[in-house]
Order: sequence, then structure tokens, then C-alpha cells
Amino acid sequence: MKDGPVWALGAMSGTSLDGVDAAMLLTDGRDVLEFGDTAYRPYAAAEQATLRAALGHWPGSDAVRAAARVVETAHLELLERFRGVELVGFHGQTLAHDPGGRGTHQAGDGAALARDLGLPVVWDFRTADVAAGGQGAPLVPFFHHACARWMEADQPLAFLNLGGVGNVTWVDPRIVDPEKACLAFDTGPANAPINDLMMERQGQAQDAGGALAAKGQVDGGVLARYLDHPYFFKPPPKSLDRNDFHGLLSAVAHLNDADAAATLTAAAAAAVRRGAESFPVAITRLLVAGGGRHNATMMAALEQALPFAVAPVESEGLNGDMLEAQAFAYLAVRVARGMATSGPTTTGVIRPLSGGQISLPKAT
Ligand SMILES: Nc1ncnc2c1ncn2[C@@H]1O[C@H](COP(=O)(O)OP(=O)(O)OP(=O)(O)O)[C@@H](O)[C@H]1O
Ligand SMILES: CC(=O)N[C@H]1[C@@H]2OC[C@@H](O2)[C@@H](O)[C@@H]1O[C@H](C)C(=O)O
Repeated sequence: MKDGPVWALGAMSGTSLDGVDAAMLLTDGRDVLEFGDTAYRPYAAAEQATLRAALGHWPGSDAVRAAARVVETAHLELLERFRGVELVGFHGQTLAHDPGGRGTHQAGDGAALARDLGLPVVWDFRTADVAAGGQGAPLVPFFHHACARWMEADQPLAFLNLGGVGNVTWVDPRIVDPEKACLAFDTGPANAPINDLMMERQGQAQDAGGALAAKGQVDGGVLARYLDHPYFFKPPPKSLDRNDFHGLLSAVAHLNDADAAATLTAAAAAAVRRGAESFPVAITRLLVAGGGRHNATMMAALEQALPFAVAPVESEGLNGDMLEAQAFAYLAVRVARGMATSGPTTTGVIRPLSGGQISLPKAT
């Protein structure tokens, strides 16, 4: 690959299964030089059902093959709209994540995508990290560090992603090397249990704006039992599969819809508060990305639970709906240049590692 900055296109299909985000980024793998075009392609209901049916399954099953076809078709449709792309970063769809056991699997074949797009594709970002003893997640932290430097932040701060699962990066932007500047981990379930509740009880994909939760009362007993989960006592780095807290929905089964939504929303915020206790140095602000920042009840719960300011990343000129897609554009360039994508303080991998495979459009 040529030296200097490249326009990379990143694509993310997240754990909430709503669709694929894609974003262009000009970067040399170290600094963010320019943010580019973005686009979103939602999954149709039938596609989403196919993905949902494959959750928790491993390669070799028909469910995973069907899910991979959905992922590949959606990405091709979305990514071929972009122009001026030099490199693609393709995350795929996590179907199963068990870093201490069977590994991690993101559906979607990057080699097929490279052939169909006629572009080099970096993909399978997590496998090498898990093989080297890491959690394989979160991978966004080094990009959070680049964002903090792009913002010209001069004090430690944290970035929170509220997706299906929550993840947080504590970052010191005064340290140039991201391997030495971050501490990151998954905080706990965020939107996934709320979406599942809404689908089960009300046939809705999400609690829009947090309106239902706003009408309910938080059940303190359920919340206290939830916070007794061993995950919250594990030191970082640590990561979660989408459905690791599968008991959570049954824990609110006896509550009415509004109280159940309020309790799950408070649980997402309480998990972040627990996580913040691990920050190595106190911060004064937390910047929030991901769909959960559109949930006013969740944002209010965070503001109430945390001893520092909470604001959407837009307050610093970033795009909170596209941060993960931008991250995989950034990480693709780092992989292509042999730069680390994870390290001991982000995934717990034994030493900084450059994960990912690179597939070229034609075998050379
Ligand atoms: N207006 C809104 N009101 C309430 N919740 C919303 C709103 N918009 C998005 N969300 C929530 O955010 C979710 C999507 O968030 P996001 O796209 O960040 O998740 P993801 O990238 O799929 O997940 P992850 O980051 O875990 O991989 C939706 O499924 C929904 O739960
Ligand atoms: C295994 C997996 O796909 N994990 C996702 C998930 O969604 C949020 C959280 O859990 C995070 O750890 C990760 O995604 C982001 C993009 C990451 O790796 O940083």
C-alpha cells in the first residue's frame, strides 16, 4: 500500500441487528485527517430474523450460512455506492463470541466482498486477538484515542458506546502511543435487552426515545441482584456476547411493560457506573456514541448515576451513529500497515497485535 493517508471505507453490522453502517475516513493509520461520506442500510424484517436465528451458532451450521448470505448481500449493496475508496474494513456480524472457549465468529466472507467490490478488504478483525489470549473486543479503543487527539483534548476522558452491548474506553490523549493511553472493556448489556423486551411485549424494535421507560418505575431489587453478577466484579479488560446476560429478561418478567423498560434502562446505566470505578485516573467528561444516546431516559439515568459530565459525541463534532464504522476504516489502515489494533489494556492480549486478514480483489 502507498505511503501517507488513504481513504478507507469502514462497515459495521452491530449486535443490535438493526442494519449496516458505513463511513469513509482519510487516515494514515495514526491520525484522523478527514471524515467522509456515510450511509446506512437497515436489515429488512426477514433478514433480521435470519440473523437472530443464527445468534449463538458457530460456522458449519445452516443458520450461520444463511446469516452470512444476508450480511454479504447487505454489505455489497451498501458499499458499492461509495466512490474513491482505496481500502475497505469489513467487520461482519458477530454471531457468537466466547473468547475463553470456542472463540469468536463474525459472519460474512471478506474474500468474496473483495472480489465483488474489486477492492482490497480487511476483515476477520477479532480471531487473531482471541487466538493470542485476548478478548477479541472491544476493538474501537485505538480509534477513540485518535478521536480524542483529533478533538485536541488535553485531559483524560472516556468514550462510551451504547449499542446492543455497551463498551467504554478511558483515554489519555496526552500520550501519543494508543497502546499506552487506553483502558477499555465492555460495560454490560445496553440496548439489546430493551429491544428484546420491546419486541416480546409490544412488537416494537426499540423503546423510541426511552418513552416507555420514562413512564415506569425502576425495580430496585432487580437492579441490585443484577449488579451482583460476577461480570461486574471481574477486572478489565473483559468482553461480552450479546446474550450473555440472558437471565435479565426473565428477571423483569413479573414487571409491567413500563417498569420492565425502566429497570433495563437503569441497568444499562448502572453497569457503566460500575465500569467507571475501574478508570485509572478520574475524568471530567464522558462522550457517548451509539444508538443509546437517542434514548433520553438512558441518557438521564447516566447523568444521574455518574460523577462527571455526560454528553453525546456530537458535542465535539463527531458522528455518534457512525463512530464504529469509522473505527473499522481506521483499523483497516492499521492492519494494512502492520500497526497494532489491540493491546493488553484493550483486549487483554499478551502483547500489542495487528489482527485481521487482507483479501485482494484478485489472487495475485
Ligand atoms: N431514537 C431511539 N430511541 C431509543 N433507542 C434508540 C434510538 N435509536 C437507536 N436506538 C437504540 O440503539 C440501537 C442501535 O444502536 P447501535 O447502532 O449503536 O448498535 P449496534 O452498533 O448494532 O450495537 P453494538 O455497538 O453493540 O455492536 C437500536 O437497536 C436501539 O435499541
Ligand atoms: C464481539 C463483538 O462483536 N463485540 C462488540 C459488541 O458491541 C459492542 C461491544 O460488544 C464491543 O465489544 C464490540 O463492538 C465494538 C465495535 C468493538 O469491538 O469495539
